[in-house]
Amino acid sequence: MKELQNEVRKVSGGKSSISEDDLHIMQYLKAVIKKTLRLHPPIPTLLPRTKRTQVIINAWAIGRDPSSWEKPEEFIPDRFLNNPIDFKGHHFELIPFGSGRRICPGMQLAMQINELLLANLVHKFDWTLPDGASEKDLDMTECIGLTIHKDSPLIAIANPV
Ligand code: HEM
Repeated sequence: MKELQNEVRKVSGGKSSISEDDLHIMQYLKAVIKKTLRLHPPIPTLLPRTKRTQVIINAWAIGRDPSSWEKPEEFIPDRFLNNPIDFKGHHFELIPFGSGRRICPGMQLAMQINELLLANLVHKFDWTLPDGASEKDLDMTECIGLTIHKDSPLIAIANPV
């Protein structure tokens, strides 16, 4: 969190909010989002498309495959810094938006919104957990369904900077 805030606040140069024009130089921010999409793809299994035979691609398991990722369960955004692996469907070890002709057409919009939102949330607030809890206490169990999300809601305290 500290590293992300340092980058965002440095790039903001004292401005009150982050705009889309600031995003392209925020490499650590992009790495954090890529890492989150690797471990927690919102659509865990891609949509089955084939005729007669059903092939289901498990993007969730691919993102945690130890033959592709060292220490796959760990949150290490740095592994995406200076790393060509992207989520645009050319690197099959990271396919949160699918791949090929039916790749998600909302990918660019989704990433712009994700980056802008996260950048502004960490720019304007310092974040803590209630009752002195630390990030190790967070229960990251996921609900399984067509889309996945945290089983228990995330409760965090936003402290305006
Ligand atoms: C983080 C956000 C998002 C994720 C992770 C995501 C992921 C996906 C995935 C995995 C697929 C299936 C691709 C495949 O089967 O190969 C898909 C399809 C699709 N997505 Fe997204 N999506 C996101 C946001 C959006 C947004 C913002 C829009 C629209 C504005 C959108 C519109 C669509 C549509 C229309 C399809 C169906 C495409 C087709 O069947 O040809 N998605 N998305």
